[in-house]
Amino acid sequence: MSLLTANSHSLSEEELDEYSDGTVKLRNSNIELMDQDILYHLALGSESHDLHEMFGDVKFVCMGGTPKRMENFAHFMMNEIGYKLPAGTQLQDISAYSYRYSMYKVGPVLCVSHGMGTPSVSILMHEMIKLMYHAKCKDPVFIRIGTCGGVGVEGGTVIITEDALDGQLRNSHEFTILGETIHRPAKLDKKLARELKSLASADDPYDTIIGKTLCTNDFYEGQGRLDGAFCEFSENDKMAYLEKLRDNGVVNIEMESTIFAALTHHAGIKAAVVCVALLNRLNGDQVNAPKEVMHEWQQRPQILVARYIRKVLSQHGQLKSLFGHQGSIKSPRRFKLVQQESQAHE
Ligand SMILES: O=P(O)(O)O[C@H]1O[C@H](CO)[C@@H](O)[C@H]1O
Ligand SMILES: O=c1cc[nH]c(=O)[nH]1
Repeated sequence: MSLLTANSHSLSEEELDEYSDGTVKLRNSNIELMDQDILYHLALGSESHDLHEMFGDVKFVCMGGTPKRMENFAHFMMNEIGYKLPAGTQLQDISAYSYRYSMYKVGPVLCVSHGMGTPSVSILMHEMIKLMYHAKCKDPVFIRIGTCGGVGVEGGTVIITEDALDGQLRNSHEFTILGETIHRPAKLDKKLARELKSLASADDPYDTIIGKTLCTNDFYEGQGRLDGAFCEFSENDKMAYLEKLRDNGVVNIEMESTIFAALTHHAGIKAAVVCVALLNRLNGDQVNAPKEVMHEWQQRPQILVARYIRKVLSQHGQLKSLFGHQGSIKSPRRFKLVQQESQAHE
C-alpha cells in the first residue's frame, strides 16, 4: 500500500518521516481518487495546469497579508537572487483570475498573499499544501512575512515567532470539524527560527528578537483594543491582559500564526513566522506611524527572509549556478533602491 493511498489519518509523525522522500504528503486519501483537483481560490487545477512543470522547483513559499506586499517582495527577490524573466515578459500574478489571492513566482520562491485572519489563511494553506503535493515539491519551507502589534516592543522591531499561542494562551489551533472541536499543535520549526535570528546583522538599525506570538480572531476587541466600534472592558482590564501576555513571554499579537503553524506542522512542512511590530500596544491602540515609516518597517522582515533564502540557495550551490548574481541586500538603503527600480517598471 503506498503512503498516499493509505488513510494517512492513521499514520504517525514517525511513519510520515520514515517514508519521506521530501515530497509533501497529504493526510487525505480522497484526493488521489479524484479525476482532478481544482484549487479554486488559486485559479489553478491538477488537470488544467501542469503543476509539476509550473511549480516543481519551488523551495520557499512566502506569505503575507496584502497582494502589494507580496508583489513588492517578488520584485525584491528577483533582484536578490538575480532572477531574470524571459525577454519582453513581466512578473505575472498567477492567481489573478481567482480575484481572491495574488501569487508570484520568482524561480524557487513563491510569494502569495493570504488576506486577514484564520478563515482566509486557512483556505489558502489547504490549497498551497495541495499545490506542493501536486507539484511534487521537495522540502518546501513556508514563511509568513507579516505585521503585528508589539507587547513591550517598539514599532519597527522584527519579531520571529518561537511559539504561536491562541487567545487563551494555548500552543494549538482550535478547529471545529463536523461539529466537533479538535486542537492541533501550533508548532513552528525552532531551528529555522534560530537560523533566521542568526541572520540579523549588528548593522541593522533595528532589533530582531524571538518570542511568543499571540494569535487572535479579531483586531479590535480580540486584541484588547479600546478603539473598536464596541468596547465593554476598561483600560485597566486591557492593561492587565497585556501585562499577563508579557508575563507569559508574549512579545507580539497578530492574526494568522496559530493556523499557519498548525497546518504546516500537520503537513510535515517546516515553517516560520517573521513580523514587524507597527506599534507598542503597551503605549496605545491606534496604528498611527507615518505611511513612509510603516512602508520601510514592512521591508525589514523581507530583508531577513531574503538573507535566509540566499543563504540556503548558496549552500546548495544554486545561487551562482542559477543566476550568476553577485549582489546582496545588506542594508535597508539598498532595499529602497531595488523597490524604486521595481516600481519604476510597474
Ligand atoms: O500584515 P499582515 O500579514 O496582513 O497581518 C496582520 O495585519 C492584519 C491586521 O491589520 C492581520 O491579518 C494581522 O495578522
Ligand atoms: O496591532 C496590530 C498590528 C498589526 N496587526 C495586528 O494584528 N495587530
